[in-house]
Amino acid sequence: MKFDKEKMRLYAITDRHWLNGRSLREVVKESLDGGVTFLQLRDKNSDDETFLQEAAELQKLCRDYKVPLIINDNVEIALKMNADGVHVGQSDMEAGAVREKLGPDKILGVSARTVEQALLAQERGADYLGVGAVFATGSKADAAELPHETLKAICEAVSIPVVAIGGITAENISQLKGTGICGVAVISAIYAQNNIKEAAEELKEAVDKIVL
Ligand SMILES: Cc1ncc(COP(=O)(O)OP(=O)(O)O)c(N)n1
Ligand SMILES: Cc1ncsc1CCOP(=O)(O)O
Repeated sequence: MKFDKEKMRLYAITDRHWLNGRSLREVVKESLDGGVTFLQLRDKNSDDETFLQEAAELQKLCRDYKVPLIINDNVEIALKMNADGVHVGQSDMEAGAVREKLGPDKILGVSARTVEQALLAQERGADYLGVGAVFATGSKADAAELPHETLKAICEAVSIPVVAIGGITAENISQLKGTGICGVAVISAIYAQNNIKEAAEELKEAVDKIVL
């Protein structure tokens, strides 16, 4: 195993939208101080140079905290900077092709909304799955809500860790108990909060109560 599944408990995904004058490094550091266990750099708007710069900064930080850094979508950049892994969706490069490019040692995360997609991703070399949106979210325009029964069916069908994503907060997280998830992936429940460290601490405590 490339990572302990406990590392998937609190998976934070960056979003420059909430920076409000702060640096990405600053807000990510606060979240790591609050207990984030996995990090994804997701930045759909910056050019490659800016992306690489922020990725390099976060890589140093994540190494200090022994937290894996995953790059959203961009396999070439992940390889160039020797990131810990990549997360791709169903409309991005196909999982098997990403695995071929990444080699066997890097972490590959894949989004899935059906048992079929989940099984195929697992077969093609995914190390974990991101499944959602499990609640309504304002952070991704095209993220339709997915029934919790489907999340549970996916968790039961695969042997790799599954994280739930989409609209998860410290208040609603208990509704995911019993689904079989290893953790939760969040943007706004951490990065849209005034006190990022406290928000991460609260979520970490809440997720620790619902996963085995
Ligand atoms: C952990 C995790 N799960 C799901 C997603 C969504 O990925 P994708 O479907 O590719 O959508 P975008 O993030 O590219 O908008 C994710 N990023 N992380
Ligand atoms: C990237 C993504 N994929 C499915 S929902 C989502 C957004 C998650 O953001 P939030 O935690 O703010 O709902």
